[in-house]
Amino acid sequence: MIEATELTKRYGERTAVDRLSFTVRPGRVTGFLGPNGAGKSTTMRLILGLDSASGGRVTVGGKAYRDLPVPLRAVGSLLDAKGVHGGRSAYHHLAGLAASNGIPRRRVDEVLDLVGLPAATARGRAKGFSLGMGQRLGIAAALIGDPEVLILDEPVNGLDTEGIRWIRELMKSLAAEGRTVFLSSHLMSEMELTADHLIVIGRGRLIADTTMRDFIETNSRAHTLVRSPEPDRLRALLESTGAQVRLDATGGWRVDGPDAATIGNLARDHGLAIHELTSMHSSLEEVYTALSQSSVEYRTENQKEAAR
Ligand SMILES: Nc1ncnc2c1ncn2[C@@H]1O[C@H](COP(=O)(O)OP(=O)(O)OP(=O)(O)O)[C@@H](O)[C@H]1O
Repeated sequence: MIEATELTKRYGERTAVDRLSFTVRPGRVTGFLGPNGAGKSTTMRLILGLDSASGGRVTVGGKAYRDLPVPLRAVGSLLDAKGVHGGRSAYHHLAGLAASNGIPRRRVDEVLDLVGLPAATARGRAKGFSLGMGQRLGIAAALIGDPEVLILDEPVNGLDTEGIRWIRELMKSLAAEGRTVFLSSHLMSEMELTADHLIVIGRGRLIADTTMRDFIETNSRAHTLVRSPEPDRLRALLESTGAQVRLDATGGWRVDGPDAATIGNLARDHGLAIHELTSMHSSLEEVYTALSQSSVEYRTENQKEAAR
């Protein structure tokens, strides 16, 4: 469990993290979202004791990071996949981490196996690693102490489809084992598939702390996907009722306004065949983009207001 209470970080005049309070619970994957510069990396660094807070506190398993007896056994992290010395082999990098944290060397083979890095590759210099291999090595390092808590900043950055799917399944299985998994990503479609819970911040402040489902349902505009063999007639009919009709990415009509039952009844009353009628929610990406835009517009308005 990670608990932040009124956590604040100022860099000179700039407040990167602003009285942020949240709890990241075990047994589920928690996604950390926010636009560029919102304070995600700073928050993660504060959790990991890499930076000191200007105010408030944050604990991992009830303790400040610096008070953890063997930090790697409590919390594993991946902040920068290129943080490995290129001249060392993956194996030696991991063996060094294990030795300095009192972790038996056999754990190195276990984590290499877990992340799918073959022994021969692991003995080679990390400098020759592809981005995907570097990412796997970073995750192996995060897992070496078999920690209860995992913190990963953009773990899928630059990975191919197979690598992304692998990370998704790994995160889910670690959470299913009862661990606390906290990760940031700019890839919304991936976040929607991976995370059960979301913490959303903007300009260092908490915007939402809720389940994925609730975040999407609360902020999405419900709409209906409808398909007919007579698409133009259907469109005209819908528009005559005041509905907003747009072409969906799949070639059907995306209708805002009337619900599925109303559309179905309308089509029946006009003898129009319907081949699909589906109630839809927005995707995380749509919801998040709309929310970010409205907060940008809100900010711009406020700034104009303040300038007057
Ligand atoms: N060491 C630092 N010194 C001064 N300002 C900093 C420092 N680190 C971060 N900041 C500022 O704090 C704010 C938050 O940055 P942070 O990197 O935490 O955001 P982020 O949400 O991780 O962004 P991104 O999605 O781009 O990685 C930014 O305005 C940034 O410029």
